Amino acid sequence: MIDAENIVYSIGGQRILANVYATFKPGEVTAILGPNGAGKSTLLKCLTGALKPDEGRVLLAGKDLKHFSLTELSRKRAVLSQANPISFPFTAHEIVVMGRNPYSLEKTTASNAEIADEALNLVDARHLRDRSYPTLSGGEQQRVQFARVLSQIWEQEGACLFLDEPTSALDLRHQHQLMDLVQKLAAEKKLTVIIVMHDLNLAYHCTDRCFFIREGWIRGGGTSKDLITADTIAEIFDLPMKYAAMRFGMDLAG
Ligand SMILES: Nc1ncnc2c1ncn2[C@@H]1O[C@H](COP(=O)(O)OP(=O)(O)OP(=O)(O)O)[C@@H](O)[C@H]1O
Repeated sequence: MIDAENIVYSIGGQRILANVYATFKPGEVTAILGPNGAGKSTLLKCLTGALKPDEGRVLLAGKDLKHFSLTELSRKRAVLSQANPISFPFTAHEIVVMGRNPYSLEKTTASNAEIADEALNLVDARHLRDRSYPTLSGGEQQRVQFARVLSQIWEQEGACLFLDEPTSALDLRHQHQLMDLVQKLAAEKKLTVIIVMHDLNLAYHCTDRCFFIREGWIRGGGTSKDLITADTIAEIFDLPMKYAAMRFGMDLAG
């Protein structure tokens, strides 16, 4: 469970997040949606502890993030950022094993390597195991990075998974595979999953709840099926109604 309480965040005097309140529940996949530059990644970084809000606080399972040590945090939440540039020729498997760093003292190298292999399997990337990471395609790299964050919280029931545009480089089949996997893991391991995404159809069909963010304010928190409507899309994205209804299909047109 993650609670954002009255988060305020500014950059260079510009207010990016204004009095944001939001609750993200275990066992659920929640989307954060909104236009470019709205503050979605900034909010995600505040929720993970990567950015410290100017005001307000973030609670993880009821405890203020600032009271967790980095080691504790690394076992309770994993973060997939929008960009993960790596130029050193690590293999895909070595990248995924890096997710196991928080357990390097207590788990054997062999068991960490095995978990990394299982994570690669889950994301349909086992065949890339020994490839040099910088030579992989964008979508292949994205799947390997996803395997890395999965391996980080592999044995952690009730952990949090933060994903910033995890499907941006994926083809249609892998987009659905990733979202199916995320839903399954959220339900089975009671993960709190928070995903920044732009694909509203995917959000409609594959997330439980959503928040919309725009110009610093946030609203939502209800079910994605209730909230992602042509009316809302037209308003949040400044899109003429006919495009909102047309682009997102009959089931979103209401
Ligand atoms: N370090 C920074 N310095 C200056 N401005 C920044 C910085 N980081 C973010 N911003 C600005 O803050 C605003 C919010 O950025 P953020 O990355 O949170 O948007 P976003 O909703 O995730 O956008 P996108 O959908 O394009 O990824 C943007 O206008 C961005 O230019």
